[in-house]
Amino acid sequence: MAAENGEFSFAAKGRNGLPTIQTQKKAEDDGSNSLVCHDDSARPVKAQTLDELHSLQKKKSAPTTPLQAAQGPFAEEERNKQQLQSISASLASLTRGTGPKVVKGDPTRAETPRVAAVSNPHFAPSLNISDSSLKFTHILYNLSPGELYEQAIKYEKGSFITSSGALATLSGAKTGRSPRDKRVVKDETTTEDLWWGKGSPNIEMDEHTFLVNRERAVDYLCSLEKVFVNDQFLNWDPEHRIKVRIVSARAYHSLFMHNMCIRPTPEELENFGTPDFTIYNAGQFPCNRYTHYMTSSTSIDMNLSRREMVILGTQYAGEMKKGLFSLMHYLMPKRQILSLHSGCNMGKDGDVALFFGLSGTGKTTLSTDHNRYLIGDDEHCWSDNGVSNIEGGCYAKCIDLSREKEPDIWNAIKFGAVVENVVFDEHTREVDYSDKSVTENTRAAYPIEFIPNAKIPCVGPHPKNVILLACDAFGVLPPVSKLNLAQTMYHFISGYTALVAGTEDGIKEPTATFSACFGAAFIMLHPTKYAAMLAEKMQKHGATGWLVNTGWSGGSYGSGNRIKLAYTRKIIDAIHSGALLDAKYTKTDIFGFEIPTEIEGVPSEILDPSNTWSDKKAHKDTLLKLGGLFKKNFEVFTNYKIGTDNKLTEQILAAGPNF
Ligand SMILES: Nc1ncnc2c1ncn2[C@@H]1O[C@H](COP(=O)(O)OP(=O)(O)OP(=O)(O)O)[C@@H](O)[C@H]1O
Ligand SMILES: O=C([O-])CC(=O)C(=O)O
Ligand SMILES: [Ca+2]
Ligand SMILES: [Mn+2]
Repeated sequence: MAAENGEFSFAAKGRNGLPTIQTQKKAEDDGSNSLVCHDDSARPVKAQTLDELHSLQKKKSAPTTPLQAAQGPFAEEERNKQQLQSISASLASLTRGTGPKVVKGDPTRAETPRVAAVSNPHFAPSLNISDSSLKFTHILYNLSPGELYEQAIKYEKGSFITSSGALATLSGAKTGRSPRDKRVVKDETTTEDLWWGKGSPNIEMDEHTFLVNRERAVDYLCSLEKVFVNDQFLNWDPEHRIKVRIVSARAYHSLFMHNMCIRPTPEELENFGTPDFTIYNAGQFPCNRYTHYMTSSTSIDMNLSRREMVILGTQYAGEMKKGLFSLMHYLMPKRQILSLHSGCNMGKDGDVALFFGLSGTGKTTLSTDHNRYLIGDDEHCWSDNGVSNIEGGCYAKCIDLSREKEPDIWNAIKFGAVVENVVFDEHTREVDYSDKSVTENTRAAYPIEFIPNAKIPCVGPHPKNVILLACDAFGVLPPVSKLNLAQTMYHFISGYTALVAGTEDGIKEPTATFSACFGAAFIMLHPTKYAAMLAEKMQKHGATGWLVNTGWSGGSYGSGNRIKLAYTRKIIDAIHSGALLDAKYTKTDIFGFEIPTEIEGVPSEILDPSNTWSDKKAHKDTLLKLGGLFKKNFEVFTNYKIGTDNKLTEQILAAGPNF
């Protein structure tokens, strides 16, 4: 039976039908007409043992920066030692005065040289040595995607390779950020600088509590057999590049940050030195609720003076991404650079567009445009040099992702990409992007080079168009409105979108969200500070503002429909090409928007929402309702001056809905 079964039959058979076994090669046998069948295409391997065979498979990475003769023969060893000392110092307990003993490489491979712990010069050597100071912590330093896949699959439950080659993973109990658990240390520097109090995302904590949580995270990390360390960069503008170190316990986290931050070249890594900012991600471990300020088991703590961030009690990787974004919202304005929660792309002629919008409004979808160069999908800086992406990757929503509508994102989900919380076929490993069993917030993180027309380096000239995206589930905002500067600022400060809360629970009523600067969760200074900078830059560089509704048309959620992505893309095309600037406009009631009467490829009747609602009274009521929500939200800003321009401040206050 075995011989008839393809799986078990031998490839070559002798005359009697049985497989022949070649025992010895005859000297005169040239193999050409031998009856003894043998495979002459492959030479036997050079190895004598299996271990030897396996050792042939991998070769040492080529040295990257040529070591200068002056540095001597031990230069590489010395550099390695310095790197490990720097990591040991990062992981040092602040009470015991020493960093852990660290060793580079996987604990299952024992070939690496050991490096003793660094000691803090301010501490006298203590006789009270604890067990923790006797153990080694293995450091998996800037591993490659392949190595991280292997770590994830071996050691992290829920890690699988999907049919497209991406690494599927679970983020655990949290599948989104926890803004209510984000805390910022209030000390001498930050008391004055930051935005505190009502409406601010910065919930205070004191330095001592931060240190308690830091110690908890560091002790947890050092108690592990191994931790991942990523040394990477933020900001493609070389003048304002920030060096970050991320210490984490999961290969998922390391691969996520490998994709999302800027990846140093081997040479840049060798000269990395001391990081400007360090994240301690001990997300699997909860915070201690007996600790002052802790209101749940999750705490995401930012200490700007120490240049550190601690994560306890959440494994959602977006906390690291957005934590660093908060950092940039603090550091960049200090250098007169505006940080923006926006996507950004550039046309063939160098025309740059920014896409602002809250989560799910279309920044990633619309900035990823096959006809334009992608500069970035989520976080940017606008300086006197132009725009630069803060990140080295994209983080796309995957729910209902389709190859037809979003081909570039679809194709980017390949080997190296991380897909979070998606559901896939247990056998074919094909992802079902419509499945919300784990969460609706399914995501893919991939390096920006996975988008074929990414602009590398991710920088561009000053923006020509500033597009504000709102997903208006009330269905009353026009698909596109041209804004004057005051209106642009009014809507930038308002940061409106309306999502449909709890779709699973059958809740039909849209909920309006106002989030200043289209990203109140990440800003550190008062919104008017960023607004003033944006106004100044838009004025100086002559950028035009637009408001694009990527949400409902023909009625609110429940009766109308979401505007077709294909139409939104046509609208965006007309903005980019300049065609929309020259269109004919009419002015709307209440909000006073300028709306075009015609756009190529878009049915004209949808351009004015009052046409698309069959119930005219319902339309008017809903419009007034939304206008009222805008007015109420803006009340907190009426006492603030925006920049030094009194006239602009007055114009902004008058640029909202009028009734
Ligand atoms: N008309 C439309 N315009 C834009 N996006 C649409 C439209 N209709 C449906 N969508 C869907 O809405 C979602 C927009 O999400 P996207 O990932 O672009 O959000 P985002 O603004 O980048 O949010 P985040 O900051 O959370 O990453 C996508 O899933 C997209 O397919
Ligand atoms: O941060 C996240 O989890 C996703 C994101 O981009 C946002 O919410 O703006
Ligand atoms: Ca996005
Ligand atoms: Mn975002």
